[in-house]
Amino acid sequence: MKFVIAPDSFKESVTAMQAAEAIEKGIKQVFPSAECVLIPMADGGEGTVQSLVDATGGEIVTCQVTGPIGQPVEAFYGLLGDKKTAVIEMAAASGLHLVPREERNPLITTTRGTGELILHALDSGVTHIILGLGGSATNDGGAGVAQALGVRLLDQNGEELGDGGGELHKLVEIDISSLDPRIQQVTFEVACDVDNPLTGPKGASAVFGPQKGATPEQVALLDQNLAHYAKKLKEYLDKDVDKIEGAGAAGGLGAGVLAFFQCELKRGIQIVIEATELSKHVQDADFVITGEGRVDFQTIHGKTPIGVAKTAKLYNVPVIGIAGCVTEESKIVHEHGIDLLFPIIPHLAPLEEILQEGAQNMERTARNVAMSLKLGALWQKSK
Ligand SMILES: Nc1ncnc2c1ncn2[C@@H]1O[C@H](COP(=O)(O)OP(=O)(O)OP(=O)(O)O)[C@@H](O)[C@H]1O
Ligand SMILES: O=C(O)[C@H](O)CO
Repeated sequence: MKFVIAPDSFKESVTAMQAAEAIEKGIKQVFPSAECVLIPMADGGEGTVQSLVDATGGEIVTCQVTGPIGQPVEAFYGLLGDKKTAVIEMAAASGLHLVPREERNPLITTTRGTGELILHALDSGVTHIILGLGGSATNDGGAGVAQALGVRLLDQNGEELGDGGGELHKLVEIDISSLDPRIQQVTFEVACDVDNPLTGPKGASAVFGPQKGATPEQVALLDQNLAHYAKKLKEYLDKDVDKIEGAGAAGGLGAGVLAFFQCELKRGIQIVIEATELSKHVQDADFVITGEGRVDFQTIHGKTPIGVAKTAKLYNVPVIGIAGCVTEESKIVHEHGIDLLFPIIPHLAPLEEILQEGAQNMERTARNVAMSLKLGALWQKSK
């Protein structure tokens, strides 16, 4: 009997690997000789580096880079087991959590540190980079990343632009002659957390600027600046990126990577499914178990459990979901490949307590799931 156990992390409770291990423990109490293949998953958001490092036997690399407001920050990325792939969450270097609320100002915040992480990964010899976009403090269209990698963004006096989305209206010329040549040799897969375009009412500035500290006037300014930047990207690089879905992710870094790198914007879950070779493991499984912290209406929009379920259904493998908690709308997941869904909370308690006892609650739920499977098999036999 083979189980593939492929959950996401449960935010603020357990990593994906801890969730998988807890579920395995529960299963093994009922089926001690079952084969359990543990595949920690992620959807491109927070936790993706940890899950892919755990899934491939890789390592976390830490290094100091420029933070969003120019301060040094200790950031990290994942070097996967193949030693050829780096996984970078841009938020590790340029995330909103790195800027105290009173200092949030997307006119000046930069993605330079994300570029420095890319450089560090290139120095360690990778040929493939998975980049997760989202949770940023920035609105610079990826200008900081480009500059860190050698692109020159010049004003009318031939001077380099300063940091932040507030500078972009000064852009006159883009000079890529000093772009690090390794950029042309690596393949990029980019996971966006949203599919917003770069500019306009659904663009990066209008939708995500306010949460980064922009006033309505600043939102208007930032939006104009990104529109000007997009025009220059078209003029100098012949890349028309403004309206592409995902171009507005991470303050327009989506647009920047499309313009400066050879890359594809993909669903995060799809990238993780490929990197973990989920299909290969699932095709001869008897059951697939997946899960996430909260299963709600969002789950069907590109989240891990549905990505895993769709892969399992390609091979007609039954799928069991284990969730921290579920909302009323969660039943929609049954139309998307999850056959059974179990929340794990056993009693009423403060959230902090519930989050702390995540692993034991998962283990108990998994044991109950396994007992139901055993009961079902016995009943079937007796018919
Ligand atoms: N051990 C747990 N028991 C019960 N509920 C949990 C547990 N862990 C997490 N949750 C719930 O899940 C929520 C977080 O959901 P989840 O881990 O799916 O992250 P998300 O932000 O919804 O997803 P994503 O990171 O993919 O966008 C928490 O706020 C909490 O309500
Ligand atoms: O970083 C951001 O701007 C949001 O998470 C959307 O990508």
